[in-house]
Amino acid sequence: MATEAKRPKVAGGSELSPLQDFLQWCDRVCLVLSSKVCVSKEGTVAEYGMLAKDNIEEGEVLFTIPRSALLHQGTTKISALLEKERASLESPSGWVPLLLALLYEYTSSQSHWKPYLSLWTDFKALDHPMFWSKEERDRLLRGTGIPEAVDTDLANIQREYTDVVLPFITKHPDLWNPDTHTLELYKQLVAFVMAYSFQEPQEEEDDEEEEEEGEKAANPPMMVPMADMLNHVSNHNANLEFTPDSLKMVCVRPIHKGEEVFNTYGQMANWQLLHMYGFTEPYQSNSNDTADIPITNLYKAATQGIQSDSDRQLLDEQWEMLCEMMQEKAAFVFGKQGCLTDTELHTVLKVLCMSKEEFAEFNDNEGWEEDEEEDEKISLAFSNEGLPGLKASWKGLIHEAARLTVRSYGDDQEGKREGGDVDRDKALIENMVALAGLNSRRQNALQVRYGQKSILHRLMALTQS
Ligand SMILES: C[S@@+](CC[C@H](N)C(=O)[O-])C[C@H]1O[C@@H](n2cnc3c(N)ncnc32)[C@H](O)[C@@H]1O
Repeated sequence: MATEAKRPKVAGGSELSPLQDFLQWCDRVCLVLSSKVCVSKEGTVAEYGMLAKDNIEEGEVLFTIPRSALLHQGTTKISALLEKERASLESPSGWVPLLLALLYEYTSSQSHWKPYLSLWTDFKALDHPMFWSKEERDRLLRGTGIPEAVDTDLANIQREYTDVVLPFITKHPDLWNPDTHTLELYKQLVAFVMAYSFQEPQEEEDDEEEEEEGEKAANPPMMVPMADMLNHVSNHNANLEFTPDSLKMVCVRPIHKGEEVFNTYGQMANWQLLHMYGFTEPYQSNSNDTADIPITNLYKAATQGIQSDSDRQLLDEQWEMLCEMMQEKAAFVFGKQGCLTDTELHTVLKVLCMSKEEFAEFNDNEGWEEDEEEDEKISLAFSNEGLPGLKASWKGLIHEAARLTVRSYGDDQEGKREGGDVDRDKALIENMVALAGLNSRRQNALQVRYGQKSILHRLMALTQS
């Protein structure tokens, strides 16, 4: 397999830095960078990032990337093989063709994308929780939803590599070698795709077309050189636009000279940022932060009001029906302004609080008539403004379910786990010096836990009877 080629030299004989090499490549592939921005490792929040060299107005294009410079299954050197063997490369993630392309291009000294991929000579900087030990994840992130998500990811990655990738690369020894293209490298490239790739949005279809064709599968991920040099904040100032010939990074609010240019990776809660990108936004600054309440905690809360065998039987029947209606492991998502899954929560509360007679009638009618006008009312009722005005029985269930969820961070654990002690977390978040003394994993875990617990505590206050 190909090995590291020597770095290109400039006229005086000194070696180009990886960044200079990449910028020269950008010129060669006709990627146009505005003179008002530059890529830098200084003055940014994390390693490489983009800075404004001048004031930039809303609507200005910061750079334009021709589609031929994108790296994906249709542009890689091995695209014909990937296309021919498409059927055998299908997997639930849909990422295998891009990952095979990256396994090949990343280790080929002849790769067209070498100056781009050489920006990351190893992936040591990637510190997603999937690279932490299981013990560390469970200790620092208990209750946040991340340990479960990572366990699922790791099982899927292992399965995808063993069942799809390994048999395929073994069949093509001229292109890959299992000693080089190991599961370990595959895992690093999965993390690279998680944190650096882009997905082109689906073209909008009108409702009728959608009904005829059913829902389309999401577009596969692709690597977008230069766009992936930008860091993220929820209060971003730039956004990637897709046109038929090129992709453009466009300024979405004025950026002052010297400020960092921030893209958005989507509306991401801190737990999603840590899971997919390995970082978090500091407490309070992530306007997209959320906390989940598992549906099972609403059920547990409902069981606490049971006074007789007939109550128990009614609740069991209601729960059985809800389980059929809702997805397994369903959870209600609360953001900073209220519930984001309000119609689902409304349904569940309505069912769990029905009398025997109401439930029988509900079953006879096979549910409610759909009332579209209700949607707006429901979203208002489950906003922070509306929650205190909900019926006492509904508030009681939400309050208790939120309390049970807060406990799942470990408050009731013997010896208090790292995430369990709310007062300790609060003291750390409020003390910049103490916070800075923690290693980055513990800082990130704290940001996720504390942000979620704050949302749940606010919810408990809003639903206090
Ligand atoms: C698309 S890359 C951005 C370029 C990256 N800084 C680099 O040097 O390669 C995404 C990665 O940048 C880092 N990152 C992005 N936004 C960040 C932020 N607001 N705070 C800390 N790290 C961030 C994370 O490591 C993330 O996985």
